[in-house]
Amino acid sequence: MKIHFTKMQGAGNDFVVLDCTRSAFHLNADQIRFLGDRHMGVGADQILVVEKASRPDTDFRYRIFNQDGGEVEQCGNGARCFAKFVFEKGLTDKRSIRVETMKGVIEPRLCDDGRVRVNMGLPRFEPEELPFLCQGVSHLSRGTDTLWEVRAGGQDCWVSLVSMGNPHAVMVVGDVDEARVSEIGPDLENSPLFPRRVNVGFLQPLSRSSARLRVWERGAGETLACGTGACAAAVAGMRRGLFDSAVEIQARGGRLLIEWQAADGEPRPVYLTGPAAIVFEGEVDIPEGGLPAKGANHV
Ligand SMILES: N[C@H](CCC[C@H](N)C(=O)O)C(=O)O
Repeated sequence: MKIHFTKMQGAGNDFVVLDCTRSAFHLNADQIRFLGDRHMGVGADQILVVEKASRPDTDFRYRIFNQDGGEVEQCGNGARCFAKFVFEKGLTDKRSIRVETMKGVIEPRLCDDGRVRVNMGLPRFEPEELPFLCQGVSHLSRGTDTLWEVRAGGQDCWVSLVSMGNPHAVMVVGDVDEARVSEIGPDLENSPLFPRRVNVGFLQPLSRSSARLRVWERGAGETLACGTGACAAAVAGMRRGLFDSAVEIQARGGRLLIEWQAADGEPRPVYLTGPAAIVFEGEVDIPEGGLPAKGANHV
């Protein structure tokens, strides 16, 4: 089955974007895995689906699938690429849109400098929001944050928990280049403490307004940037008293600006600003059966 796609990236987090505003989306998980596969298919961290709004108070609906084929709640770099796509393809004449996702409405706006600024909604911190099975897990307070002790990669890790609609566990490290991302990341992603798995952030504060970050993403592995991961890490750092209300997050693939004014304790949305670019357009013939199961004989 031949389909047209648009390849996009935001700070190096890359996507296959499918315009399903005129034809229904109907790919199964194995076909999505084919699109995301960097050897057998097109290659991307996530697959983004653009659909017509299903609610009168929104302009579009936005569905997100990880490279492993699972549908997820939110994607921040993808939200910027989604917005850039609909602006550039003339699917809207607005510069600010309201987009329905699996978990709430986000509001991307095209900035004069070509970046996109997104209201990513309210962060949530209760363990049940991720979910995280906190029964009997050691924890301590740090500022207005709670740190939880979890074992991963053969070591004890103290993590902050933040939901941006999707689940994040964030730990502070001395040097992201030295962080054991590929050992701790998958161990924590698949820990029984996180029934829906989790994204894992490794945060290195540099000042009260800047930090480096690496993220092992649920369903995709380490990516060059993670938008919701940047939101989660910045907000966790603010709650720990490490950052002021605006933080430049330096990911391996680019820089993201996170703003969150929550000093008065009132629930406030998180704003994510960063780049989004179309890389190329293409056609691809998706095999009926999609990508063979991992380990299956390809020949
Ligand atoms: N891997 C994430 C989805 C994509 C998030 C990331 N690409 C972003 O920019 O927020 C999850 O399973 O929750």
